[in-house]
Amino acid sequence: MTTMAQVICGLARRWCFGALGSPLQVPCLQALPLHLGRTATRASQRDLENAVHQVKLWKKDPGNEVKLKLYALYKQATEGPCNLPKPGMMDLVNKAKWDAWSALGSLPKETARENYVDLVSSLSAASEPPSPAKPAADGEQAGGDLVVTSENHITTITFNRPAKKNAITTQMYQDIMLALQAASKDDSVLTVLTGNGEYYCSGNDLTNFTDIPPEGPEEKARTNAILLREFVDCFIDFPKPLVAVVNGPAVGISVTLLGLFDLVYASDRATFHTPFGPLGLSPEGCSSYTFPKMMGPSKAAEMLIFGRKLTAQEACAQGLVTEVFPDSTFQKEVWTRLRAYTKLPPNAVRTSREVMRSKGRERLHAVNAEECGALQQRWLSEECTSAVVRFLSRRGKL
Ligand SMILES: CCCCC/C=C/CC(=O)SCCNC(=O)CCNC(=O)[C@H](O)C(C)(C)COP(=O)(O)OP(=O)(O)OC[C@H]1O[C@@H](n2cnc3c(N)ncnc32)[C@H](O)[C@@H]1OP(=O)(O)O
Repeated sequence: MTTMAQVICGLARRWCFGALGSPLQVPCLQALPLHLGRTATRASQRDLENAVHQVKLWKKDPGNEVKLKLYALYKQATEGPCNLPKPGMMDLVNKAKWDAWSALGSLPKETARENYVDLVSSLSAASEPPSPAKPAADGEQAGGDLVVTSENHITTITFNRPAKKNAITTQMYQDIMLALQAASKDDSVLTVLTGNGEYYCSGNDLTNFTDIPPEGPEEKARTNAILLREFVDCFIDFPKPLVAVVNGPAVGISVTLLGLFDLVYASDRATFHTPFGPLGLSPEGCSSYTFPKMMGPSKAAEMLIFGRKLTAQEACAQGLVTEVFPDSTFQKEVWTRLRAYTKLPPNAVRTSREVMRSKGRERLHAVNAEECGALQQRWLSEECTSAVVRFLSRRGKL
């Protein structure tokens, strides 16, 4: 099942043609461009397969409208006219796909195939040739939405989706867990999370919520809750000091997790926002426990229930941030300090941290489980669905 997240975010590497969709209107087929790369014969099944392969190699997101056209044409070319029952209103992905496919009416399979091949051919000709993969530098994993580097005994995990304000996709949750597992075993003394660009992180990618599997939204909520629980567990159990280098605004889960970090250094440009109320959500990342403990129940309520956004200075006053630096010198000052910390005897650092952490760990796991259970219900609520739809439609994603 291809996801709405893929449709919207253009996660090309995970594309397949089972389910591309978007509620955008499908332009009439006569408007499709003529083929460029093929002689004027009817497209064969082989041409179709080649075109499908070609699309998988595209590096650049062709946009929702094109992806929708491709999905509909492929289904028409391989299965004929759409005769599936119309999905319900809340099933955004399947409804979008259904609309697109149905709009092709009784278009013959051969014509759909030809139009698919023509469309891919014209778009491939217009796009740049794929660039060879950049070789990873020493100690660096290949770039992508998450970049992991290890240098001078510091492993750095960087959110790297600046165009999306570093929103965390489902894949990124998985990749962060893998990066943490690796960092727990490497020779680093510190593990740092930071963001590339203007934002630290805008929290959970809201299009994650629209990826509904065939089993329905309940299954989605269940698997999300499992993923979230595992993800937060990795932070609870992480054996080395965790440092957040908060280079800019932080939202949602990127804020709540900070309660599980050892050091939080923030630029004076950073803000800390947990808009769970407006999103119909409830807190995660153990913040329902760590925030009241750190800042007192009333300040925690202001943030976690009522969504008050804190400046870096306010977050520092509440104990969420360790220290605030002027943005102009932020990177230099913070990294100098972190490098100095790596010179400390590593076993002493680890032991001190362990004795500080071990007492609360069991409690944190219980809190995590409870928060994930509550969220599993919240994700299925009308309040949450409407909030996500509002966000996506405001940005022209629906
Ligand atoms: C396994 C599941 C686990 C779930 C765990 C749960 C976690 C809870 C949370 O994290 S709740 C918090 C969720 N985040 C948000 O609500 C933030 C949503 N984003 C915004 O409000 C704004 O985008 C902003 C304030 C971060 C930035 O606003 P600005 O106007 O400066 O920029 P744009 O809105 O134009 O954003 C630029 C592009 O980035 C996309 N984008 C930003 N944030 C997200 C996001 N969280 N999810 C998905 N996409 C996001 C935005 O759509 C723009 O994309 P576009 O250029 O293609 O339109």
